[in-house]
Amino acid sequence: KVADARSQNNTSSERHNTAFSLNMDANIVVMGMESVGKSALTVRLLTRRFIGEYGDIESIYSHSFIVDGRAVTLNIWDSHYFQVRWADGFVLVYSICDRASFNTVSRLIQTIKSTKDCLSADKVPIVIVGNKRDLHHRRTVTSEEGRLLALNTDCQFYEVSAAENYHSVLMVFHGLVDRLKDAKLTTKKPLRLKGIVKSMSAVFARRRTESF
Ligand SMILES: Nc1nc2c(ncn2[C@@H]2O[C@H](COP(=O)(O)OP(=O)(O)OP(=O)(O)O)[C@@H](O)[C@H]2O)c(=O)[nH]1
Repeated sequence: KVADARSQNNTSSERHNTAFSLNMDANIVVMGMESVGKSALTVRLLTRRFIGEYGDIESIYSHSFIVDGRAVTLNIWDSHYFQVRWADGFVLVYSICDRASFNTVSRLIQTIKSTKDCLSADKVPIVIVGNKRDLHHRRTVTSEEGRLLALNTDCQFYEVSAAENYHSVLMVFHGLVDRLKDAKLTTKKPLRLKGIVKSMSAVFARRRTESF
C-alpha cells in the first residue's frame, strides 16, 4: 500500500518538516500478519477515519504532530515486509481474534531485537497492539497474554479498535514517541523512497472509483 500524506500539501508539509527538524523525526514501521488492521490503524491516525477496505498498495506516510509540547514527525511505513534497518521504532499489530497473528508478533520482536545493534537491542522502541477490540466476542487472545508479552520483552502494549476509536490509536503512536525520546532522534533522515510514494487521496479516489 503506497501513500503519503505529505504529497497532499507538499508546500505546507515541507515547511513543517523544516520547522520540526530540531525536534523529533523518526521512521516507524507498522508490521504484522495479513489483515490484522495495519492500514486501518495508520489511516485512522492520519485521517481520523475508518474506511473499511484499504486495497493492496505499499504505504509510506509522513505525519507531524505535537506531543508534550514537542514537534514530532513520523515517517510511517505500513508494510508486509521486514523493514528493520530503516526503522527507528516499531508498531507490531495482531488481531485479538487471531492467535497466529499474536504468535507472529512474538517472533517479530525476537527478530527485531536480534537484527538491531545488540548493544541497544533492549531499548528498541516497540509498541505491541492488539487490534479489533470491538470483536471481543470472537477473541482468542486475552488482554493478559498481550500484557505479559510486553512485560517480558520490554515493550509497550495497547488494545485498540481501529474501527471504533481514534483516541486509542493516537495513544499507540504517542506511546511510541515516548519510547523514541530516549533514542534522541533529532536528525532528519531522507526517505529515498519518492518513487513509490503516492498521494493519500489516491486511496480514497480508488475507493470512489470502485464504488461506481
Ligand atoms: N472489526 C474490525 N475490523 C477491522 C479493524 N481494523 C481493521 N479491520 C478490518 O480488517 C480487514 C483488514 O484490515 P487492513 O487494515 O487492510 O489490514 P492489514 O493488516 O493492513 O492487511 P494487509 O494489507 O493484507 O496486510 C479490513 O476488512 C478492515 O476493515 C477493527 O479494529 N475492527
